[in-house]
Amino acid sequence: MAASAVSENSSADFDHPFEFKKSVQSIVDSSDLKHLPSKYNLELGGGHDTSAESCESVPVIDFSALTSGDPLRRSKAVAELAGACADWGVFFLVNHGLPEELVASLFAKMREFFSLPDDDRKQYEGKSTSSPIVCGNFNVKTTSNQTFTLWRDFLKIHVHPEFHCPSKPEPLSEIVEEYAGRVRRVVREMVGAIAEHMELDRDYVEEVLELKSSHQKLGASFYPPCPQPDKTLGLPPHNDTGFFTILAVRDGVPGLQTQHHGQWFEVNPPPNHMVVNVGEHLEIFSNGRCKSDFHRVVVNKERERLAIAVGNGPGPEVVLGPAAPLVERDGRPNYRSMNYREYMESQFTRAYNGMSILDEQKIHY
Ligand SMILES: O=C(O)CCC(=O)C(=O)O
Ligand SMILES: [Fe+2]
Repeated sequence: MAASAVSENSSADFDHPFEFKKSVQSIVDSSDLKHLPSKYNLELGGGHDTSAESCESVPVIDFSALTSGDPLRRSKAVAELAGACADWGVFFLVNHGLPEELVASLFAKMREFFSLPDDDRKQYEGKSTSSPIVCGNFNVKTTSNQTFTLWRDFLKIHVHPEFHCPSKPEPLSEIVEEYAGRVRRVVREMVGAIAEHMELDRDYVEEVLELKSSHQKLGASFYPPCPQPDKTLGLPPHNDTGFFTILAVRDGVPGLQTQHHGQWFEVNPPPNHMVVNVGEHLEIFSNGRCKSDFHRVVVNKERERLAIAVGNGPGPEVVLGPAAPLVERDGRPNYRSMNYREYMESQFTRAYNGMSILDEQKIHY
């Protein structure tokens, strides 16, 4: 981010990174906005470039091949999955088995959630980083210490091993629970396939990562149309936490971009394709064989965008570092270990300031 000026109240806002004064949607609804309100303006000191190339080369992985009884088809898919994780750190997943009707009803109810009056949602304003349900907006500090508010209304809920969800609108909670359970099964299969590719015993991996009680959180991001999209962001560049994030986007509305070899690319999933981002903890656990992708979201003038991301990590009590057999094979760990729960509790503010834990945890020899 190139902005360099410091806004007047930057430190006050940043002491309270989550806020829920007014949703972006209610601002859009209440007036015929021609200009971006200044608190969302990231350009105070210089502007930023959000151009990106189109995404033909983002890998596509066929989940049905990963679970196929045909050993040749399966081993080809495992190798392709490992290749996508090593190269792009992001890919499209097809034939994932997540039912279309379930995804459609998840989007319908989530869209309703973001239309509830602000007063109904303010009860979920983030009081602490460990709140199981957080809803509102997010203040971000740029590398040049400027604070601005993202053009995004969000809901973040922890859904496993403990399940939390707002009670309204019904039956959002039932739909989320069903969807999260199905996503866990997909992710477990992909973690198993990656483990196999790294010649790690699947049972060892399940056990050491405590996958039965894996931590899972759902983040829904709603980006209303923006009068001046070039002056703000939906989400600044970041890496996801955990192993894999499964991201569903409605109606092909663009916005997600990933960085690959220093260049930004659009990541626009075709219908029924999920986006999968490799998270920081898979990079660490694989001792660097898998790469977590750095990605961001830009907003647009015409169309609202709703994206639902489910992040999947190890069990909350796991001390996560590179897998011991890989360290032995490589002769050294390339990352330090961390307590996953402690990390999650400190993560909210850290993920959005341009720093990844990978920068901190990587060991430079
Ligand atoms: O809105 C999106 O497409 C991506 C959201 C995202 O990157 C996240 O929730 O971590
Ligand atoms: Fe993300």
